[in-house]
Amino acid sequence: MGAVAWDEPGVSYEQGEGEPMGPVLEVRGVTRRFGAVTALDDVSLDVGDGELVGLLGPNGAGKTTLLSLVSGLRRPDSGAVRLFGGDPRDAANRLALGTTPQDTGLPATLTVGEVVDFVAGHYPTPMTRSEALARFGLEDLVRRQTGGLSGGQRRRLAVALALVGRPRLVLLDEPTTGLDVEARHLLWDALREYHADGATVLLTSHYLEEIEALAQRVVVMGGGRVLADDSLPAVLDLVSVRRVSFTTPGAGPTTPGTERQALTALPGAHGLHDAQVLDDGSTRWTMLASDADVLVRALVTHDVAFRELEVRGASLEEAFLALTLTDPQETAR
Ligand SMILES: Nc1ncnc2c1ncn2[C@@H]1O[C@H](COP(=O)(O)OP(=O)(O)OP(=O)(O)O)[C@@H](O)[C@H]1O
Repeated sequence: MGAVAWDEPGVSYEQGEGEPMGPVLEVRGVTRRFGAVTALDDVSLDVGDGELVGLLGPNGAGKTTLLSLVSGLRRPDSGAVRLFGGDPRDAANRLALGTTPQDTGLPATLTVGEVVDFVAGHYPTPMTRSEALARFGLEDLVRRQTGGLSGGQRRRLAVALALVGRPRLVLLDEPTTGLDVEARHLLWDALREYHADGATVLLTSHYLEEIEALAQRVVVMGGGRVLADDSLPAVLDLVSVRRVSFTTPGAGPTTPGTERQALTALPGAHGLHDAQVLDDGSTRWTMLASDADVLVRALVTHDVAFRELEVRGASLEEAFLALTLTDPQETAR
């Protein structure tokens, strides 16, 4: 347990006697490796009481690893994690924590009602069985064995089980992946309601739509690092990049290197996503634009001999890439 060394150099944590409790969750300079893979790379993040935070990022960004450290399943290689001011690896500090991992194993022969009662029995002031079931629209399934539930019903039950003990902090790893629209909305409503009761919620998602529907603050992760941590509107603005593609003749007065530099320096350009030399020697460019209108006007005023112009909204993956683009020349494939 000694690996979580809060007092290590550079990590300060001050809380005097009688002062109000600090953040519900504190992550300071955390690095976690799996062999050669650095799943988390110097991640810092505080979550305050009553916040609803969305952790957004593509596959492999490190979201699940972060949650596993917060819930005490793993320890960081360096840095420190504090849950309610203590070490998450001590069970006593996890009493007020509710989690739903991506896959939840449920005992197939127990009924929904029995599983709810069983989990509720571990907490001092749990919800009643009927409250837990009603919040998630599971009342009609109270006598159904969990082995006979559909995927969506299992997911709803898993989230109900995370909340039945009335945790102060709830960690949800992709709570609605694989659910249909109706089931997804039902879960969102239940989570909003639980948050409105005063709980703190940290959820991961690949879906911007889900984060938009629920989160007030958004932490964007990529490659094990925090790329952005801001209010929902600010992050939506950041990821609203557009994709602008066009073809230029290969033979020209500039070498490909300088052409690339000139393009990425144009107003409205955010960075270069792709540049492919086609069979006829021309080049197909795909740029990420912070303002596509400005970029297209700049292409014209700078006499770029482009054809086959295409402008479209960037995917979330491309938006994440835009956040990581510091030197477009290096990042372009
Ligand atoms: N137990 C493990 N052993 C080896 N590598 C791991 C392990 N757990 C995670 N990783 C690696 O660490 C990186 C981060 O994985 P993590 O599951 O935290 O990402 P994620 O953001 O949750 O992705 P997803 O959205 O796909 O769940 C990935 O490269 C993953 O392959």
